[in-house]
Amino acid sequence: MSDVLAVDAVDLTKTFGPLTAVDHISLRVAPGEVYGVLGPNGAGKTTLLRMLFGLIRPDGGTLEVFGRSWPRDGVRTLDGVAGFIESPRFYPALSGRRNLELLAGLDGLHGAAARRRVDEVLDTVDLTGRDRDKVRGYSFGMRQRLGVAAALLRDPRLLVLDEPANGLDPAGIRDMRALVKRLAGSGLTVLLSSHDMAEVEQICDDVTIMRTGQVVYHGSIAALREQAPAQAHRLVTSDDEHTLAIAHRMGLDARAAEDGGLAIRGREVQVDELIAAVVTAGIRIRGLALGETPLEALFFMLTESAPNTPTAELDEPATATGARR
Ligand SMILES: Nc1ncnc2c1ncn2[C@@H]1O[C@H](COP(=O)(O)OP(=O)(O)OP(=O)(O)O)[C@@H](O)[C@H]1O
Repeated sequence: MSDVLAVDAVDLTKTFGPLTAVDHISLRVAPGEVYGVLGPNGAGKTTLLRMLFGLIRPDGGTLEVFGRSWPRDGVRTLDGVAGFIESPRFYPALSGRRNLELLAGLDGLHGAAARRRVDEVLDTVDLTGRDRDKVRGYSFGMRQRLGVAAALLRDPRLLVLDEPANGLDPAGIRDMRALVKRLAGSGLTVLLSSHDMAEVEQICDDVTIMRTGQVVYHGSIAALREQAPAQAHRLVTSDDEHTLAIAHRMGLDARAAEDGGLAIRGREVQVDELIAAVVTAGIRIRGLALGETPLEALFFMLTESAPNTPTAELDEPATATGARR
């Protein structure tokens, strides 16, 4: 495996008039890695990927893809790179298979060789049974998977996916995540953007979390997990006031929730102890549910706090490159 980084962006900056959409972003994706760029709407994820694909030019910084850069190497920068920005587009009146054959033809693959490759990628994305149907009749999830198939036709070393599960129904999300995991498991380098912490947590090794163009976290998911607060719980009892007092006596992070009941953060064992104490005190449990996951809570803390608050101390640029495959 080559030592050259799949993506090496240093101080990448893009402005649109007075708006700095990408503000001195540095990120390094090692070969074999599954890297997430995570952030809420408007964070600058798509702008970053657009620069990678050469669709827009940075105003500052440098960007290398497998050691190549747009100013020096032009379109060859995309050798070994495939993927899509926002949603992939196809001829709706043609079948999924025909669309892929046309794309294969553009890459010089025709006849039996093209059919073989198209069969392979259709199989990879689980569209084999629907390949002769017109794309017009495909669900949004099937179109997204056809987009991945189109990218795979080129046998890329780096697959770039911009919010691949965005807009999909739960089954579509499940299928897309399973597909990305399968591809990642095959050793393909993947760079994907997402606004969903759970998605990135399930799929990625490393993550850059962005907020209004800036990095608020940069490092491994494992390190991020260590910094996350305890699991949130929602507890409703017959006497929340008394329960709150018990929780505080036990040293738990508990408060009255705005929409009723109590919001409690703690490890499972602590919450078990609280429930036992509450029941012993003659209070009845009306409901207990899990709230946002620890990583989701941290993501909201990082991306919703005011700029230049202590979130910056979570930034750890030195740890972002390690390939662990
Ligand atoms: N061509 C453009 N002209 C002007 N402003 C733009 C342009 N492209 C993006 N922006 C602005 O740059 C900021 C970042 O947008 P971008 O699409 O990169 O965010 P994102 O993280 O991908 O969000 P989303 O998930 O909503 O797509 C936004 O404020 C957006 O309005």
